[in-house]
Amino acid sequence: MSALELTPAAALPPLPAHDADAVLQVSQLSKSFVKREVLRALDWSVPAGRVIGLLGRNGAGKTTLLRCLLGLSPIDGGEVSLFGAPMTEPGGERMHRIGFVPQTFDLFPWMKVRAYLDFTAAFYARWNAPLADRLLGEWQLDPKQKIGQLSQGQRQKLAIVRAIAPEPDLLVLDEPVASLDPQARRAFMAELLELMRAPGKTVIFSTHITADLERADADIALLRDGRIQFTRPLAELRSHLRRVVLTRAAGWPQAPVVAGLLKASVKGERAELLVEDPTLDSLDALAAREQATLQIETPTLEDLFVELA
Ligand SMILES: Nc1ncnc2c1ncn2[C@@H]1O[C@H](COP(=O)(O)OP(=O)(O)OP(=O)(O)O)[C@@H](O)[C@H]1O
Repeated sequence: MSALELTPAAALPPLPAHDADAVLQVSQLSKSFVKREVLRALDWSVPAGRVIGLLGRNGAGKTTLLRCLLGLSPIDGGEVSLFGAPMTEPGGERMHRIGFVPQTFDLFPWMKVRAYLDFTAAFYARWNAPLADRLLGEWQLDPKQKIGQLSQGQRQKLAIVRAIAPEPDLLVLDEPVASLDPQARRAFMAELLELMRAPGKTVIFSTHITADLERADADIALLRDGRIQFTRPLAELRSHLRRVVLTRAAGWPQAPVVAGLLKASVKGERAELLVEDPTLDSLDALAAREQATLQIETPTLEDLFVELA
């Protein structure tokens, strides 16, 4: 039985409104597959009430991390605590507070959509049937169709309906929009934000589609080299990080170094720097000293992803 298969439970005690504590606390989490170390002493704390976009390159370990967090994949070391309790024993009442949308959904192909949702509803302490019905209608899912006959995108929509209907306090989605068309993607993101209006609700989703993160005004968590490098609100990243381009005809034997430098690369005449909180005076002085022209830009999230991931 997987950790997210539920046993029927009594009504849940309400979560305190504006829960200030971390929903998720990860300490020194390690996970390897055969010879490949995917997560390396990873620490992460996710506060309640935020939308977190988990970014990382292909193979960075996003799916592995999400599965480890939910007890779906055994961990080699470290600790995971969800809603303040260690995740050593998956299942139980706490799992009613968690919604999970896996990367692929291929369960119960013989079941019809309606029957599957009714069956699933019985396992949850909360189930918002009007919301599930509304989403089925909006996303044009035929309740009478068999799951096995749904397209990949339709299955993904069904998995999202299933995850949202129990009104989870923590919703975890592994590339939930990969198979959705742009219209469905937008509708889905709007639903997510709607869900987030309730105090204390938390969403963690992995994606490569940076535009979705921008629309959701998410906090960005970057997974690289087996660790969460940072978790910061997108607006904060935007306000602190600048892309600095210095151009000079003589080229650059090496990239110039400035205070707050996060990454530098040289391409012919151009030195491109990603800098945290640069001061204009020091950049002007550098440009004058090196006889270079100076350009300062606010990076898009996609730029940041390309630079940092
Ligand atoms: N069951 C498994 N057995 C062996 N190796 C695995 C297994 N699952 C994942 N891996 C390896 O772990 C690494 C991380 O994979 P994971 O799927 O977590 O990355 P990801 O960041 O989700 O990638 P993507 O963005 O492509 O979905 C990869 O090198 C992958 O090959």
